[in-house]
Amino acid sequence: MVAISARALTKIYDDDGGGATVAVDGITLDVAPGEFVVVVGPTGCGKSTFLRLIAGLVVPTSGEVTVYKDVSLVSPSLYPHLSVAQNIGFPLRAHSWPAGEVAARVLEIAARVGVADLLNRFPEHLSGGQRQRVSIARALVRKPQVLLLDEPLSNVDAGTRAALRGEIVTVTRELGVTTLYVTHDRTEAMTMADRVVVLRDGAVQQVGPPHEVYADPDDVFVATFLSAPSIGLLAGAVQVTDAGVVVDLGAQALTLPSASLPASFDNARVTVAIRPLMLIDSGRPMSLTGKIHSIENLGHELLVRVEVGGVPSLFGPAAAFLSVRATAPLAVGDPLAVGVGADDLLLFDGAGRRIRFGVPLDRIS
Ligand SMILES: Nc1ncnc2c1ncn2[C@@H]1O[C@H](COP(=O)(O)OP(=O)(O)OP(=O)(O)O)[C@@H](O)[C@H]1O
Repeated sequence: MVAISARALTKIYDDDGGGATVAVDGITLDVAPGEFVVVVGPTGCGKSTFLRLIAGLVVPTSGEVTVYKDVSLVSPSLYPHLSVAQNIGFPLRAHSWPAGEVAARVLEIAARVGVADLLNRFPEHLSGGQRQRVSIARALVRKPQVLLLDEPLSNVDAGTRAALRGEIVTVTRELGVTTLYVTHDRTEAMTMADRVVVLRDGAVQQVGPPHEVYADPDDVFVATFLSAPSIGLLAGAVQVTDAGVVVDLGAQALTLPSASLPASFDNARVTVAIRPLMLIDSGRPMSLTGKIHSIENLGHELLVRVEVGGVPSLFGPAAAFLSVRATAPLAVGDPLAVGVGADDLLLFDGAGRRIRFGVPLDRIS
């Protein structure tokens, strides 16, 4: 039983100049009833087109969509001449619901999304966050089976965004609505999704529970996109020795004593990704040395970028940085040794695909 099913769904737009843009490139995805799925990816990767295909607003070039019949797309534009109550009740009045039932349902939904005290206001007197709540209430008032949201939090301030992230998940769960939510924001993907779908150039890169995808990315794009602060990327060469896997970074090397890779990887050119780390961890078996390039003081901690030299990876910025979180006072220009555990380190081949190396679980630091 699925609520939303996409099969090899493709949308190609013809450009004015006679070329074509593949906005959605063969997406196959099933969404289970009641599931909250977040489609995430950078700007232009086809998120909105995919959502509009599911909503039936865009006709696919090829492939198929099947979806529960009762679908509601959250539209951010409220009717300016209608009060909040009239805006929320609009879909019910359009279906000729009796006035008394409209009023009762509007009250119920308004209370659930936290706008019950705003019912007599007009949209021009609402904040961005309040407008979003009202538009979500309007989309939920008919208790649809499927709710579709396209970047609903892009125009609200950071505090409201954090609150609404949780509230949207809670209300959709309480109502049992299957939800497809598109965003470019990795925090929304990580915190809201039952499953996340990472899109790139119209195609699915990886699907799964967000923390599984974060922990075990299939490629360098997914690892980079889901990481904040940014993941450090360096070019390296692998040596497979009896003592373990040595990753030569040019100026320095890391040895993963208990890691194993097939001998065919010996001398392989790789991209080494190093997750953002805690700073002082003497328990970590390896370390990289570098120089502090910049420090952001977040109040409770410092976010430190350490330039580690070596060769930057083709997949990353022009200089190789590690992001480190620290609490002790530090100064730009200071040398710093950064502890690295085997589970902080990911390897990718020349095409950006993950190379998984075996590390016995009890040896992971
Ligand atoms: N109506 C259209 N005609 C032609 N090209 C289009 C049309 N709509 C979208 N595109 C193109 O299709 C690609 C995907 O666009 P889409 O809006 O789906 O991406 P997105 O991931 O939602 O981007 P954003 O995060 O910036 O909203 C882009 O290259 C875009 O320029």
